[in-house]
Amino acid sequence: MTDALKPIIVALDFPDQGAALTMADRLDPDTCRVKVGKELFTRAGPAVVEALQSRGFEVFLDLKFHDIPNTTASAVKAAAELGVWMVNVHASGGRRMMQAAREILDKQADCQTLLIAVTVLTSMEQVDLEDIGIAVEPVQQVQRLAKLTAECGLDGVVCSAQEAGLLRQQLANSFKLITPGIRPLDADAGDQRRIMTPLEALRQGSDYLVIGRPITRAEDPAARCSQILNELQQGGFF
Ligand SMILES: O=C(O)c1cc(=O)[nH]c(=O)n1[C@@H]1O[C@H](COP(=O)(O)O)[C@@H](O)[C@H]1O
Repeated sequence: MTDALKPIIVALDFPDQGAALTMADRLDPDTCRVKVGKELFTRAGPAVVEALQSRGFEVFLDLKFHDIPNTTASAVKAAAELGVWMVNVHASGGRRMMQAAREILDKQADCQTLLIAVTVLTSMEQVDLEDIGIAVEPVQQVQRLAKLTAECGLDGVVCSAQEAGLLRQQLANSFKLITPGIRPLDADAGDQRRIMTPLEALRQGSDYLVIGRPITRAEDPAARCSQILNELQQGGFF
C-alpha cells in the first residue's frame, strides 16, 4: 500500500513489549502503521521501536514532548535517530520550542522523520480548557495552535476530526492532519470526547487516523483494519 492508501495508525497502548509485539504480529505492516506511546515506551524503551521496525512497521513515537526548547529539541533529535516515521510535541510548548525542534531535525542529514504537534487533546472539552485558564472553545484553541505550528514549519498537527475540515480550509494541503478519537459506528467512545467515524474523518480532510481500542480489542485486529479500509474504499477513497 502506498502512503496515501495507508491512513490507519494503530495505537499500541500496551503495558509491555511482549503484549505490544503480540498485537503487532496480529496486524499487517502493509495495511497500517503503529503508534508507541508513553506507557509502552516508558517500560520497553527504544528496543520495542526497533522490534516493530524489524517487523516492517513504520512507527509514530507519540511521546508528546513539552519542555524548554533545548530539552524538547534534544528529545526530538533522539527520536529521529531511532528512525521513527513520526514524532510529536505539544504545540502549547510555544513558538520557540517548536522552532528549536524543527531546526534540530533540519540539521540532521537525510532526516525523514515527520515532526507534528498536538493541539487540544481529543479528551478535552470546553470545561476542561476553562479549568486551565483558557476561555475559548476547543475549536478556536485548535485553530490558534495549528496556525502557530504551521508558522514554525512543522509537518502537521494532531487534532480532533471535528476540527479537520476547518483546518483543511485554512492550511496548506501538504500540512498533515492526524486525528485520534476515531470511532467506527459500533464502537464505544470510552474516555474520548470529540469523536468521529473513520469515513467522516477522511471526508473532513484527515490524512491519518489514530485508532486504538476499536482495533486492538477486536477479535481479529487485522480483519478489523481491513474492514475499516473497505468502508473507506466504499466511501470513495483510494
Ligand atoms: O497524540 C495522540 O496520539 C493523541 C492525541 C489526542 O488528542 N488524543 C488521543 O487520543 N491521542 C492518542 O490516540 C490514541 C487513541 O486511542 P483509542 O481511544 O483507544 O482509539 C491513544 O493512544 C491516545 O494517546
